[in-house]
Amino acid sequence: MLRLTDDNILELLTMDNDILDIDSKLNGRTNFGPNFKMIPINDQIKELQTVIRDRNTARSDFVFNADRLIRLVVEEGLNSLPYGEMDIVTPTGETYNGLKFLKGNCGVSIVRSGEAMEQGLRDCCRSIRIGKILIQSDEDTHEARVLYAKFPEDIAMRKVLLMYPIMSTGNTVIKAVNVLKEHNVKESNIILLNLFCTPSAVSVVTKAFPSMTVHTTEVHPVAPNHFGQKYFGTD
Ligand SMILES: O=P(O)(O)OC[C@H]1O[C@H](OP(=O)(O)OP(=O)(O)O)[C@H](O)[C@@H]1O
Repeated sequence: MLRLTDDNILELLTMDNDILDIDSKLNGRTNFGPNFKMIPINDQIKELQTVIRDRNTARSDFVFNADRLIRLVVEEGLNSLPYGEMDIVTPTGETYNGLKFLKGNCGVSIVRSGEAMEQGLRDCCRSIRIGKILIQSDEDTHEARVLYAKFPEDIAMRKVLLMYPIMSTGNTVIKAVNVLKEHNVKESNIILLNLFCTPSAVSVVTKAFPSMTVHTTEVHPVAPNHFGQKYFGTD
């Protein structure tokens, strides 16, 4: 059986972008820990990623394709939330042993790119509460500092779907998770919904917060850092 170690996966990811194919054959398992989950890659997802990365993509196409990719990662993220057993009766009078989505969740978007993911979450969870964190990164040093944070007051009791599409250094997400932990959110109750991350960012983030669940669609040495600019039309 092929085994990837922390040391060689970074080397492989840097050497060969086709690692994603290896990763999908491993069903998303990597040594970024058991809570790191890559959505299974297929051709339609690769096409969405290609359109989003293409510098010639028009803004309307970018938003359309980004929204589709966001929806897919949101749907995956909902699998990390708790469900309870629920028996229902069908129109023919039979009992069906089903599942019920349990309450006690919320979303938190990191402004600004994370806000692009809010609608995808609302499309699946109509009345979910969504908090916000605004973090400013220094353009030269990449150091991140918190400018604003507003959460549901009982956030410490909730599972939190933290939304941010790009991890380049990982600094923004690390700062945001630390703010959630300062508000007494348990690390194991945080589920990060991410679209694109670099190997170094995911390595740093999963080492810093091993109990946090991370969902992403791609680990690649180059992050599409134009995401926020293009999605919101400020490029
Ligand atoms: O992992 P990090 O190194 O912290 O970087 C995460 C993202 O933040 C930056 O974007 P920007 O400052 O434009 O944020 P925005 O897209 O949310 O507006 C950077 O270009 C990345 O896209």
